[in-house]
Amino acid sequence: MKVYEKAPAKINLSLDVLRKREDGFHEVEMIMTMVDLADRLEMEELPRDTIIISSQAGYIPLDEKNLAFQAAKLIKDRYDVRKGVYIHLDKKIPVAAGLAGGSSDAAATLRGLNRLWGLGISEDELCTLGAELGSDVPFCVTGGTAIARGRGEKLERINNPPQCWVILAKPPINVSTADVYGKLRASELKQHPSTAAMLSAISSGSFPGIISNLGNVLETVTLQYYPEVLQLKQIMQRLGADGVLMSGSGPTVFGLVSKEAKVSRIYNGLRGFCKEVYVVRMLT
Ligand SMILES: C[C@@](CO)(OP(=O)(O)O)[C@H](O)COP(=O)(O)OP(=O)(O)OC[C@H]1O[C@@H](n2ccc(N)nc2=O)[C@H](O)[C@@H]1O
Ligand SMILES: Nc1ncnc2c1ncn2[C@@H]1O[C@H](COP(=O)(O)OP(=O)(O)O)[C@@H](O)[C@H]1O
Repeated sequence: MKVYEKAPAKINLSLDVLRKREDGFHEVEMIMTMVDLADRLEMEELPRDTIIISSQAGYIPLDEKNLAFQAAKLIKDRYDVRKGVYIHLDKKIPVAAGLAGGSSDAAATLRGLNRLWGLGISEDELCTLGAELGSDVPFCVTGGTAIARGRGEKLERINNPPQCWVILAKPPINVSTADVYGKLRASELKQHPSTAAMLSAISSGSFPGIISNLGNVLETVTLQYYPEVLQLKQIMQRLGADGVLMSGSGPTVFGLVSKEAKVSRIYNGLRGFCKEVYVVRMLT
């Protein structure tokens, strides 16, 4: 038997860090939503008690470092499943990009194996398992739009934002999330995005309200260490995106655009500077 799952990318419409915690993680307040750029996973039961990962992408680990492998191992161990699984990852989401590609693969693996093996695990329990794999995994289990607190695992579902175009551009650099949080001086931040104002813009369906409240405190680190990300933001702004922000710890920059007529101009303009550009919609 086989099951299939889609693993969409996320963007952070706002990302605030409240403080550094004693456990080394940071207390965050983020508003996250999914976009329709997705990896696809195929999972097939194997009679032998083993986990095998394959992918068309040559640039991700296929062993126990792969987050899908870790998710499969976690669910097998916790629910004492003595069967194996072959997981094929059709990667479409750029890696180490601030789009949670690996986290979304892990979440899709948890959802898929729950179905494949008929385990009957609740969504809440899948989120709890997911939190053991990474801070963004619980959100990727539920999807939709949510405010995430704690280290990212405490979720409150909110309405989806009004539909718009999302243009993603990833410069050819790899940014480590741990490195960005490590360089952040949370207590010295001068400006914080208003999570409350973003929530209210989303709940009233105000696109201009969303645009004026886009904010991400991790830009203070990534833009300083990688000036090409700042340059990409400026180019996207000049090309006419309504609002532009870095997603997560970067380096992907996203532009929100309400009018379809503007999209191809921005896409073509960006392609002159950056090979990896995607035009997608929010998942509603
Ligand atoms: C920044 C965000 C925003 O959505 O996304 P990405 O840029 O990775 O996509 C997340 O907070 C990333 O979540 P995730 O990528 O799951 O992080 P984890 O694997 O749990 O942690 C990686 C490292 O980041 C740091 N970390 C992570 C989350 C957090 N709230 N505080 C932290 O300080 C820790 O040093 C940790 O060792
Ligand atoms: N299934 C996977 N897909 C992508 N990256 C993975 C996967 N499993 C492990 N990784 C590793 O996780 C790291 C972060 O990848 P990713 O989740 O794409 O980053 P981000 O959260 O910044 O979007 C990379 O170093 C990558 O090698």
